[in-house]
Amino acid sequence: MKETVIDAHNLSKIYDEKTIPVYALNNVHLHIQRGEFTAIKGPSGSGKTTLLNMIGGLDNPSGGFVEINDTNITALKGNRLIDFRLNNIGFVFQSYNLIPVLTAKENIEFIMLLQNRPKEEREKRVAELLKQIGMEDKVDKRPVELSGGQQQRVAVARALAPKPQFILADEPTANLDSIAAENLLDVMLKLNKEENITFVFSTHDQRVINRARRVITLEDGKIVADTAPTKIEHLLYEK
Ligand SMILES: Nc1ncnc2c1ncn2[C@@H]1O[C@H](COP(=O)(O)OP(=O)(O)OP(=O)(O)O)[C@@H](O)[C@H]1O
Repeated sequence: MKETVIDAHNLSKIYDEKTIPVYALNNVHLHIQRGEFTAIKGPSGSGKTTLLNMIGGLDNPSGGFVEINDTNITALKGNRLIDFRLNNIGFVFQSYNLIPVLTAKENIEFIMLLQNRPKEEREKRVAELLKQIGMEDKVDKRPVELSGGQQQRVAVARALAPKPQFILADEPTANLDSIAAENLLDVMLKLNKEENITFVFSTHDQRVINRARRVITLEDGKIVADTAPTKIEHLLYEK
């Protein structure tokens, strides 16, 4: 059964409204169902990061609102928004953003520590995630001892640790070579297929676009194309 996880209504974003306004998003409507693997593409400056920031509650729209599982996050303020993000949304960034002094295990565990999850639960979840990203042997390595691809896989595991509603990834393969990008996509697609994890990511990378199940194209802050999955892909979707 389909379940809407992200519902963006009539979103617009105007930066520098009082000086020289930049219309970064223009009346965008977007609905994402649980289990989607969706790429947002578009030329530089078309509004991809702005859209992800709105969906992730990292910035406020100038107009419209975003519902995550029926919670209007645009209306949430302060600690309520921070708590909602922590518990519901996983973020993956182009530059990995791992904490340099922490090991792979500690980076993955970090958000669960903020959530005061019991030690036993944390250890179990970290072990499970390290296995899923194929990095059980790197548990005690610090980011500097890992390749870019390995760091990004740890970043995906960290985002998944608190069992969020979905993962938002802003250009996750931008700093990776072809092999590392393919490996990361393999891990993300496996998590999508086997655990029904919802991924929404922005990308310029054709290799990533080719493997997405739904591709949304932005131009000048507007959705100009939204390719639905083919019939066969749709069946896979509904599995
Ligand atoms: N904080 C900001 N202040 C002012 N203008 C901004 C800000 N952030 C983005 N913009 C402008 O908003 C528009 C959309 O930017 P955005 O970063 O969302 O595009 P993008 O598609 O993610 O680009 P890229 O692919 O280069 O990352 C651009 O014109 C950009 O210059």
